Amino acid sequence: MSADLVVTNLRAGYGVSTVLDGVNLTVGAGEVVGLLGRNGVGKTTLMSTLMGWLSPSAGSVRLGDREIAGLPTHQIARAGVAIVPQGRRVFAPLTVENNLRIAHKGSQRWTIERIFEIMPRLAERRRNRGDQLSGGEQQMLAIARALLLDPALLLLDEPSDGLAPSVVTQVMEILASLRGEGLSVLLVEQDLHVAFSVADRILVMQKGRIVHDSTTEEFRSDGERGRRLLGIA
Ligand SMILES: Nc1ncnc2c1ncn2[C@@H]1O[C@H](COP(=O)(O)OP(=O)(O)OP(=O)(O)O)[C@@H](O)[C@H]1O
Repeated sequence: MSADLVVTNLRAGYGVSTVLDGVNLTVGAGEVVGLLGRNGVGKTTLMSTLMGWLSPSAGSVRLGDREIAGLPTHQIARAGVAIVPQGRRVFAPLTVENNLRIAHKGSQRWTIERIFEIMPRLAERRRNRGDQLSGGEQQMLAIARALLLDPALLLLDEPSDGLAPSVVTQVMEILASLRGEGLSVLLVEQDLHVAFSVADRILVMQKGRIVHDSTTEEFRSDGERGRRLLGIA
């Protein structure tokens, strides 16, 4: 199952403060899009709004032929959206295997056996509790749980955050392996190396709007503009 995401003029915020100030973006079916931007520009707020944790004040979010803006989270999830939130939430008192079992709703495509094939580290740790896992293992478990929901669109909020470089490489390899799966992915990432190696296309957000949209190749080849947009020039 895959579907394209089309976000048009999306506005959202907290109380009277507007954070998303008319976001326009698309993620094609099967495409991996990296979303970059400095701290505080609204990336996490966008993810929360797409998942229905925050209600938009205006705008449209279409997934395939469905309008999902403003729906409650459970309906957005049922429409095919899954999120790996910032801070990788897993159920601490449950074993890896039970964390996976409660996420699996019967998908034939994503089974627990298949998860263990692409993430052998989780297979080794299957009887360990969530809170006995390293940060990298918890991140893998959070990704695995989202995949078991068999989403059409996967939202990932800074999957490399706080992980040691060798673990980031492992998580990157897992994300790269999803590219052939026909899954649409929107990846918020501060680590350019991760975003460049995984994403087909790069978006940059500034002050609640998308100010750059190009292929990853184009973004990399005009490094100066990219650095300026990200405030690292
Ligand atoms: N729950 C909240 N209540 C009020 N304001 C918030 C809340 N969460 C975020 N904000 C504010 O919204 C703005 C955007 O924050 P957001 O977390 O979306 O940015 P971000 O681009 O994801 O940054 P980071 O990379 O630091 O996570 C910031 O000014 C932030 O202080």
